[in-house]
Amino acid sequence: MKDLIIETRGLNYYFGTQKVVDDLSLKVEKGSIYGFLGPNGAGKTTSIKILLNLLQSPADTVFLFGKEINTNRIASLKRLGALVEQPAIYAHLSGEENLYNRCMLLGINRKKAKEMLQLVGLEDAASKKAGKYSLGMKQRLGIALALLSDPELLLLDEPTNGLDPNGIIEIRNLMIELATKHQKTILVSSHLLSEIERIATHVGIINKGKLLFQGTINELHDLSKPMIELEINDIAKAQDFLEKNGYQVLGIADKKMTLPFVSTEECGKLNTLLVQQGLTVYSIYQIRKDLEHLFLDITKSN
Ligand SMILES: Nc1ncnc2c1ncn2[C@@H]1O[C@H](COP(=O)(O)OP(=O)(O)OP(=O)(O)O)[C@@H](O)[C@H]1O
Repeated sequence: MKDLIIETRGLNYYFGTQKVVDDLSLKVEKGSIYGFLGPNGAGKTTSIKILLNLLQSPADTVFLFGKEINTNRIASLKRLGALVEQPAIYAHLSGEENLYNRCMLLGINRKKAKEMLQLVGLEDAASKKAGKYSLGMKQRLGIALALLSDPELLLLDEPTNGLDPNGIIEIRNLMIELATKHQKTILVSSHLLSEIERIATHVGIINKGKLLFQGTINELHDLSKPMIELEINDIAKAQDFLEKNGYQVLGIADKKMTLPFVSTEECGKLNTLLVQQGLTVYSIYQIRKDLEHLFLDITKSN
């Protein structure tokens, strides 16, 4: 495994008596775009605020760049940029002035402001008052502000929330560019799988504070590979026979058995084999869960 830029180890967090983050063990590899997915109220923003040390984590549960956050707060925070909830923007200043202002506060050369405006595609709107920016432009300005200190890690909490389709595409392309051309590691939260699926290299799915899936986007896709569903009169006998003959039975539920789908020919062969064993096959068909349904299933059943 590559270096872990973010690691949480069995992290718990409570608001009063409500457990909002439950035994969360995130692993975010260097250079990845990690899609942090979950329905509303799942605990994404709280987790991100913990990663920013805006909410305090118990000792030895949160590690950024390999170091425990509470004991390395300043050093860790220097290496990250974040956009959580609304970007903090001065509406009466132009986009450029907002960036200059932040440059001054951080002791960064003003040249950097111009670079960032270009990077986020706001150079033409540089002198426009930020209060007059569209939502998408404000988000891009927020990302530009987060990027000023040239952080290695970006934490973006639902950066496409409320944007129109064009705005969504722009932010999505910007994230891809930041990761591929500028070697940033990005953790981006969303409640929409379709948002994350197109850009993420890794995915973590959270619900009610619990991590329900974590892996590469390909591992997530593997879960939605096609399967055969079989309805048979004697499911135990069929399972025994199939497993003895090298078939992989993926699951049994509601008197139905699922196996990996290989080909239509293979379905026919399977049918013949089962009938030859004296079994009655009521139905045999191919099923496939699309990712959106898979996500709904994962988050619903927990
Ligand atoms: N300051 C707070 N005080 C008390 N409870 C809170 C506070 N902030 C969040 N919560 C609760 O914690 C839970 C997780 O909220 P959180 O904002 O982290 O979820 P989320 O996944 O980011 O949701 P969304 O997609 O709606 O932003 C929710 O039940 C929420 O009501």
